[in-house]
Amino acid sequence: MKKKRANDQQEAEKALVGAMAAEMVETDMAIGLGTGSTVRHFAQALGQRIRMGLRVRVICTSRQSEMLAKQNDIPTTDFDRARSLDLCVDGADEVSLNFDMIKGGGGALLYEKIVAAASNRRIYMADATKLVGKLGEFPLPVEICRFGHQNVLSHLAKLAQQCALRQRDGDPVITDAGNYIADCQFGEIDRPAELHRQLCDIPGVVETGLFCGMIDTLITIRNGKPVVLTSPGEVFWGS
Ligand SMILES: O=C[C@H](O)[C@H](O)[C@H](O)COP(=O)(O)O
Repeated sequence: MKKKRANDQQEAEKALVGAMAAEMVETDMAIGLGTGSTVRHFAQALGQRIRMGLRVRVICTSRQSEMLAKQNDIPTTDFDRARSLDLCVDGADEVSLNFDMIKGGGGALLYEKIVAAASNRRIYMADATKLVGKLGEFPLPVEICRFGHQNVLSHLAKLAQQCALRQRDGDPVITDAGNYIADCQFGEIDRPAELHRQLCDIPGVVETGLFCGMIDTLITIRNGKPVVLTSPGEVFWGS
């Protein structure tokens, strides 16, 4: 019962931050559409605005985000045709006090990072459960090449406390880019940018779920209401 209440509250918070992010979209923007359950709320709210006349086009970061666009009548465009994007809107698995993030719980981290890097402004949405002092409780997703993956896993295992190939129904999960995901526990991550570089130095590591210095705007929840934060200085996790 308690768990259901907590889940309901989290879902309600996702809806609040998603609706607020949709209000920040301006007409004629090219937008990177992230992936995940928070983005689902954003897509629903954006779809409503589109039906009322807002003109936008989105670049999707996963098959799931393509589906969300379709379900909500959001026009999509080809990434290579759009080149630079006005805005990127996405969720997060963890956001630290200094605005670093872990992403990739849904396996979309590679395309999400490419799209975020091509965007002039990045909005991330995080319900209160995602806010942490330091990153590291959520296992860090690392996208790795399928070729030689056992070898890559053994390199990762030397750095991580625990490391496991992500599986579904007994088979390795394959990302939209055709790679595998290793979920790695590092304990509290003191220097995420440094860890990211260390991991990327392993041949076969394609990308990590550490998103450092990428938040321009964070929409989160304070005292039950959505708030818009634009720098780590404004952050006070807690009510
Ligand atoms: O690969 C998935 C993405 O990084 C998501 O943005 C992240 O996992 C957050 O998802 P949700 O909004 O479902 O918690």
